[in-house]
Amino acid sequence: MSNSNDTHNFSEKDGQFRRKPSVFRNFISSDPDSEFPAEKDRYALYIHIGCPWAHRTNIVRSLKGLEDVIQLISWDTSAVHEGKGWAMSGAPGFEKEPLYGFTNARQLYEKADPRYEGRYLVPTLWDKKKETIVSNESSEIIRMLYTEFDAFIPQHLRESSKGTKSLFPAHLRKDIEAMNDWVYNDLNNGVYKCGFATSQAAYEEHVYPVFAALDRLESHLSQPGHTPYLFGDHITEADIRLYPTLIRFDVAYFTIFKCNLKMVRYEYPKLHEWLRRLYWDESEVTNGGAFGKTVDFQAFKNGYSHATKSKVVPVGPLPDILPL
Ligand SMILES: N[C@@H](CCC(=O)N[C@@H](CS)C(=O)NCC(=O)O)C(=O)O
Repeated sequence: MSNSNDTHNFSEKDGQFRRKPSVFRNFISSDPDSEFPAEKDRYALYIHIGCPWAHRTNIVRSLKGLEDVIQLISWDTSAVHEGKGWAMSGAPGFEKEPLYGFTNARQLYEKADPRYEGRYLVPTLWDKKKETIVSNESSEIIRMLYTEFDAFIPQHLRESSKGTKSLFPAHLRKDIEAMNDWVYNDLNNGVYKCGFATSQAAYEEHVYPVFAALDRLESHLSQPGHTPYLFGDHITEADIRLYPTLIRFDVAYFTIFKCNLKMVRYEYPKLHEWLRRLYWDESEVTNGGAFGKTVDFQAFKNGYSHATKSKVVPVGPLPDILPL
């Protein structure tokens, strides 16, 4: 990825998209003496509803019942993302960013570090007390949210009281980490390597691994102990990390990112069922719908069309998701 903030200059000279590591990598801790202690009303989570990395963090915020503990700030999906990053367009509800009146993400990053030169990414976890960015790395933000805020949520939602049913149980850690690794490379980020490729060779190099990963997940779900969720009868971090990619697959990655060898809805029956179960659930399993209510299909279609410089937004497939 170019280091400049030219919105659409995602790929390098050889046509390849290479994601750069996130820069802000601090941790919130339940220890009150730590640099960033967990506190109610202290932190804000900036997201863009179209972004799958931000989506993970938004799911965990809802799943753990942190809505009253961590403020959510969404950049405007109708605003044009240009050199200054995600923005507020001035449309009703999106006049200005609520903490400082900022109109773009660059202002926020420069408040944290006036010399910052990277991209202005979401998710951004902001400390309102120290007025700086704690972290802009989703894989680490989700862990902070589900492990460090137990003191502020009801007993039944606490990670520490869930034992083997926690999101990252000790006996499954190695398996979840192993899956995270290939799912990230070939699927979560793999679709971007296809969609942002600017050479035929780069695109073809990455499109087959996307489907190899989907095939592998489909067969994983057929094995004993891997149903209804990826690691059995309760949701784990692996489900949370896969879902934002799968819920965008047919409506955005298939159409706009040219990941079009197969569709989830027609060719992956087990993954399709897994996906719909999470999307449609409004029970206490998802704390009342953490997966479904964090989705905006139209924002996915618009956002990825814009990111690939297309002014025309595909209307299908319709419906966006099939009933369970
Ligand atoms: N490694 C980061 C990736 C975040 C990321 O790439 N976010 C994209 C949105 S999907 C972004 O904010 N892009 C803005 C830009 O590149 O200017 C994470 O997982 O948190």
